[in-house]
Amino acid sequence: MMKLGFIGTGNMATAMMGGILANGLAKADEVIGADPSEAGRNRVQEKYGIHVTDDNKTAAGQADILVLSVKPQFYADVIEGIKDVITDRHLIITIAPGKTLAWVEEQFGKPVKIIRTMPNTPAMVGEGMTAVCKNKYVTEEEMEEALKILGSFGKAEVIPECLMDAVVSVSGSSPAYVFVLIEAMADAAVSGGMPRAQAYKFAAQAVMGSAKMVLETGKHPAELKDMVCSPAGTTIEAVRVLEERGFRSAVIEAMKICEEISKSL
Ligand SMILES: NC(=O)C1=CN([C@@H]2O[C@H](COP(=O)(O)OP(=O)(O)OC[C@H]3O[C@@H](n4cnc5c(N)ncnc54)[C@H](OP(=O)(O)O)[C@@H]3O)[C@@H](O)[C@H]2O)C=CC1
Ligand SMILES: O=C(O)[C@@H]1CCC=N1
Repeated sequence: MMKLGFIGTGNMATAMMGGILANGLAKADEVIGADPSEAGRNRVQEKYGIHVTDDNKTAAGQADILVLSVKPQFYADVIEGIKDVITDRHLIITIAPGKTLAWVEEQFGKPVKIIRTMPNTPAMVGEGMTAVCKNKYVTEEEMEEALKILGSFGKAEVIPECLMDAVVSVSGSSPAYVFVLIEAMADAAVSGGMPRAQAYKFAAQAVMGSAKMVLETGKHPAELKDMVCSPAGTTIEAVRVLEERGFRSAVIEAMKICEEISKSL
């Protein structure tokens, strides 16, 4: 059985581990997480019963598949610290924005199997969306294995590497915009008299249902919008105000900045 390692046991690693363990793609005993933070280590150990260490090299040495789940700013140092124990047995999975396959390979300074991904936090509830691409050393069989693992916490799809920065914007970071939208919708409902907890539930369920309609009906989002807008009704007036306030362009401009920052990391 393959051993799975995580360098960094923060938000994203925790989310990924949850799906992997729940779907039996690895047993807790076959997973090791390294993190300098004791609180971080304790959290995943208590939650999942996996092995933990404060030494990245130990985790890297034991793992066959190794996820680099630290912030992009730490990538260079982390790779420098583990590269001596990385062999052709290892499959490295990256999850950081901006870090290209070529850049990661250069940091290792030798041929290394690398799969570059961009997951998102809905992985925590099994509804992640992960984009995946690989370098030339990864075989199709290894890619299939990685897709099984990445698919255990949501959807995983192979994309050309040139789309990765757009992916950061459309699915990596986008849960944050949606949470802002849900919070704003709930604020309005509270202002209309609804208790706050109930307002979050109504707003979130409406967002989830709308997303499901896009995914399951195959209809254009504009057609689905038109189905909600009755003539002289309530919705079209709300849409009018959103357009007047630049809702669409605010979303697009925010996402373009997100993409630019990703490219610059
Ligand atoms: N959160 C998200 O929505 C998404 C994040 N990502 C990417 O995933 C990666 C991890 O992000 P996220 O989980 O949110 O970040 P977190 O800060 O939650 O987790 C990172 C963990 O790594 C630890 N750490 C710091 N330095 C080292 C080191 N040298 N060796 C080992 N561990 C270290 C941190 O400890 P300490 O806290 O003590 O510094 C922390 O526990 C980033 O590259 C991010 O861009 C990708 C998609 C979505
Ligand atoms: O904000 C970030 O940089 C990371 C990448 C995608 C989501 N969170």
